[in-house]
Amino acid sequence: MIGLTKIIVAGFKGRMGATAVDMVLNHDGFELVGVYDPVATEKNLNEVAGYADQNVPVLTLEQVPDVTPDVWIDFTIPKAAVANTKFALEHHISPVIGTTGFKAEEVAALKQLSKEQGVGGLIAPNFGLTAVLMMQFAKQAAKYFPDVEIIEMHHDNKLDAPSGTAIKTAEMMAEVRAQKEQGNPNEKETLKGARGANYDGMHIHSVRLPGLIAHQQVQFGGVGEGLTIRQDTYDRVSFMTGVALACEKVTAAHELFEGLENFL
Ligand SMILES: NC(=O)C1=CN([C@@H]2O[C@H](COP(=O)(O)OP(=O)(O)OC[C@H]3O[C@@H](n4cnc5c(N)ncnc54)[C@H](O)[C@@H]3O)[C@@H](O)[C@H]2O)C=CC1
Ligand SMILES: O=C(O)C1=N[C@H](C(=O)O)C[C@H](O)C1
Repeated sequence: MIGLTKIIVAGFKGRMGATAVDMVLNHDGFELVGVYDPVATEKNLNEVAGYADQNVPVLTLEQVPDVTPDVWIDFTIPKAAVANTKFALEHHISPVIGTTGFKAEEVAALKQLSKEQGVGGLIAPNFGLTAVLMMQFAKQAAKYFPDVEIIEMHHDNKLDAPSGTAIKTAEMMAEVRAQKEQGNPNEKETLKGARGANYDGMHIHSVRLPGLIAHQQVQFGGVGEGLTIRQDTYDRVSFMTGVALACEKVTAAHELFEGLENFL
């Protein structure tokens, strides 16, 4: 019999971390061996409402190696996730990182560390299958329609802007899109920020409102025609199919991949 995959969830007190805890507890073949979050005051998950019948230690960072996890799920905050990923790789725990806000040079350094340690992993700005498809469709369209703007819309507790998904969408489109500075070459912002962020000539607009979860529209314009590719996340549970898939596959990986599509 193949053993259980031992998993730790970092950021378990947060919106995504709590959803990941439920996924791991209810997924065949997974064992939740610990949870970690610096704001936690509990010593065990059974002290958290709704988890009385669980026996999962709330760990400090130093205690993590004691429970010998195979996989580190991370839904934390941008400034913590780089150090967490480094810690996981150095302790031969395969990271499955959902936290966004990584800089390109930070990812490059972590990829190098993954090679040196011989430990694979995954950093994915979006574990939603509709989001992965939306990015792939947008890349396909960008080949024919270089005139494009991205509008991403999220809940107003989000720390990073633009979203990791918007940046990855722009990166993927930039691979195939004819370079173009979107808009009128003579345009002037009379109110700073009106044209949003600029990635390789493509503008990204970040909307933050209560009531939203995660949504993105990639809007293309052509001569006399337009194409809008839109993705909506209505429930955070939608991310868990991708997270579970990553946890199943990541321990066999030999490098640190970027994007769930690498595991599909
Ligand atoms: N890849 C994906 O599919 C998705 C990614 N995200 C990303 O996940 C991250 C978390 O999002 P939410 O759960 O909404 O945020 P949240 O604010 O609800 O939760 C973050 C949690 O991380 C904890 N934390 C802070 N520093 C930490 C550290 N050093 N180690 C461990 N935990 C730490 C906080 O105490 C908090 O409980 C964000 O970066 C967000 O963009 C969110 C949804 C989907
Ligand atoms: O913070 C969020 O909520 C989300 N963050 C990710 C991102 O930045 O792209 C994924 C999804 O959009 C939800």
